[in-house]
Amino acid sequence: MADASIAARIAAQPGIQRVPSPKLTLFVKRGFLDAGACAGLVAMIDAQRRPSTVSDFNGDAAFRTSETCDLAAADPLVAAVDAALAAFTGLDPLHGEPLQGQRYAVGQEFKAHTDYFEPNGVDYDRYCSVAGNRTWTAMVYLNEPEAGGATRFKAVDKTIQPETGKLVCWDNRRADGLLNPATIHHGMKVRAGTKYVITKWYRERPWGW
Ligand SMILES: O=C(O)CCC(=O)C(=O)O
Ligand SMILES: [Fe+2]
Repeated sequence: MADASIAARIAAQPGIQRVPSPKLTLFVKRGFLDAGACAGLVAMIDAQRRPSTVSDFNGDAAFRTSETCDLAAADPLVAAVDAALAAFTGLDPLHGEPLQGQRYAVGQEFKAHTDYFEPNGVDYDRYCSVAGNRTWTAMVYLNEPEAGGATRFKAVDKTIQPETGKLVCWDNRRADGLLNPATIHHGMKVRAGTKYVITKWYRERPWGW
């Protein structure tokens, strides 16, 4: 089953907005992180980044052109943000993948995709045999690029604009627990400036590696 209690907890948080659609469970909360925390995370991402990767490579080398930073769990700021995400959502922190940062320069994007792993995909066993599939996604924008860089959920015609400290989170499953293709989303091209986000993915079972 999907976590109805998780959705209910998030829905009850002050300042939360739920995107009104029966097709998916998607929330937005402005000001989740303050500007100082965002700036600290941006500095870490700038200092230590690698090309972003994809699973189930589809032949499009330009599918995800951003860079990724594996944020150090032992860092006090990273630990505090991780704890804040778990407290806000009610999700078990032990089920979380390590927090990542993503950086998009001008022209970079992450084309339309879902965050869960395709059970029939070639990479499923490699990524899901221990902890199971992804359940919830939480993402926080760390800044506002000068142009572009919105996140578009095309199945529900919703485009979310980057804003410093704004949290977006959604359940990758439907209410009946099946994977939800309507969660498809596109990290759109940055047109001017640089875009920074953090991403946190939770799994069905405790994260084991
Ligand atoms: O950068 C964005 O707006 C979306 C990022 C994303 O979808 C991801 O990292 O899975
Ligand atoms: Fe995504």
